[in-house]
Amino acid sequence: MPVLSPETLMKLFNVKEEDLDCGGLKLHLDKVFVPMGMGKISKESKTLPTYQEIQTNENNEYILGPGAYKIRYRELVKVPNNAIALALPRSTLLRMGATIYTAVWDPGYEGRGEGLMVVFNKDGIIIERGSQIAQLIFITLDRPTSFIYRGAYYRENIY
Ligand SMILES: O=c1ccn([C@H]2C[C@H](O)[C@@H](COP(=O)(O)OP(=O)(O)OP(=O)(O)O)O2)c(=O)[nH]1
Repeated sequence: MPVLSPETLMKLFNVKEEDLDCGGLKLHLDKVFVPMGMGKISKESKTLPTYQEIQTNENNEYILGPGAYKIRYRELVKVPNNAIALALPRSTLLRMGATIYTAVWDPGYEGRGEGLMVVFNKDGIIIERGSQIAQLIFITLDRPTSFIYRGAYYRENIY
């Protein structure tokens, strides 16, 4: 199925050229959290861990040692009802020894999405807050769907 081009995304989201990467919408780092305690998924419910927000240093940089972090993206996104999206890390992040894991961004989802950043580099990494760390790729579905996302994370982090 087609991946939406930067030209299409520019019209769809009413954004500027600088907001787009070659394959999708640029995603920038807004906040970083450390999961504390255990989360739980059961057949009927889910319980998230609590999170401790990490603060930047005096240069507005996150200094992140090896480990797993929940990150929040700056962009407020609405996934079209006929598409899904995937957030892929910048290759520079990979080259630095870190990555971002993504799940599926569902048709109709709205919000400031989150991801899991894992730092593998034993010496850690430095990211200035507001830097681009990923791009969001939009893939259209082969037909209109009534499976529109209205779950627990719908309109998350909208303020
Ligand atoms: O890496 C990702 C993937 C998805 N999302 C957003 C968009 C997606 O539509 C929503 C819910 O994702 P998913 O359906 O995978 O979550 P769930 O655990 O199944 O929650 P629910 O039970 O509400 O469907 O979270 C993110 O912020 N980051």
